[in-house]
Amino acid sequence: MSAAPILITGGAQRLGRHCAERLLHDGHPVIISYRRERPELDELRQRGVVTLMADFSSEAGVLDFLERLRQSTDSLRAIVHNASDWAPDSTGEDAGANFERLFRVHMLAPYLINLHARELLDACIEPQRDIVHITDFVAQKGSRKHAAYAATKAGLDNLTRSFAAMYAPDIQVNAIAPALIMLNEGDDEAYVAKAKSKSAMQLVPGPGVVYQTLRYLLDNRYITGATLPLDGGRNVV
Ligand SMILES: NC(=O)C1=CN([C@@H]2O[C@H](COP(=O)(O)OP(=O)(O)OC[C@H]3O[C@@H](n4cnc5c(N)ncnc54)[C@H](OP(=O)(O)O)[C@@H]3O)[C@@H](O)[C@H]2O)C=CC1
Ligand SMILES: Nc1nc2c(c(=O)[nH]1)N=C([C@H](O)[C@@H](O)CO)CN2
Repeated sequence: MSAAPILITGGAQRLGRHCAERLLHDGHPVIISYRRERPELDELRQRGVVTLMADFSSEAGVLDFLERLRQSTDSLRAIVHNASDWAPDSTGEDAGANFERLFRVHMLAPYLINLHARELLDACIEPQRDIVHITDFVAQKGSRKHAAYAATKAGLDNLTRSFAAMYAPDIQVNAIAPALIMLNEGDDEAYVAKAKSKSAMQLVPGPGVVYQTLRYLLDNRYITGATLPLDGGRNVV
């Protein structure tokens, strides 16, 4: 019997794609969700990745994704909630809509997927089943310019504890709280220097450190309800 797939939401690019490719290399079947179709998805499809469109900005979008997920697999080894919108706060009329959208992507979607996809995790016959929430260092610290993002990531971090209690001992539920991992287009030298100076390690590590942390969780039978910091020592600067 083939191994149960691992679902990574938002796996079309950057950290999620890196983890999808590393999981493939480690022999796991992979399902990713994506929001925007693009040519880069074809390579993943050619490597056997199941790609499911999903827009988590509405409950209907989450439920529609879940229906297609259930049609694409009868079990799951793990779910990695990676999809995220790093939107800055809005001071205009759309401030409320912005907050609600980030709430749906960062909290409602993981909540509903965890509830409705539990049966897929329970159907996995492998010895371990995992849910991993990708949060953010700012969930504990807050953010002047990304308050809605930080607050909804804090909510996702709290859901880690609730689902860990609800799903133990059959399913382990943990979080990874990164700080700067990789840059975005347009980040200039001044931004990079300032961002590096915020952590003791003073570097931009790249997505490999996220996969190392995810691998650690997937291979450890005795961790649940934990949030693993991955922030280069932001707390000691
Ligand atoms: N990059 C970094 O340095 C850091 C990242 N993190 C966290 O790590 C994770 C990965 O980061 P990164 O790779 O930079 O993330 P991205 O900003 O690249 O976003 C990941 C994916 O989320 C998807 N997404 C965004 N909004 C929605 C939505 N409404 N519905 C469905 N999917 C959506 C996008 O899909 P599409 O492209 O198809 O539209 C995108 O590919 C995130 O949770 C992020 O918050 C935390 C700290 C630092
Ligand atoms: N969904 C995303 N979340 C975050 C991103 C990103 O690109 N997409 N980037 C960051 C920054 O790297 C920040 O950590 C720099 O201080 C945070 N979250």
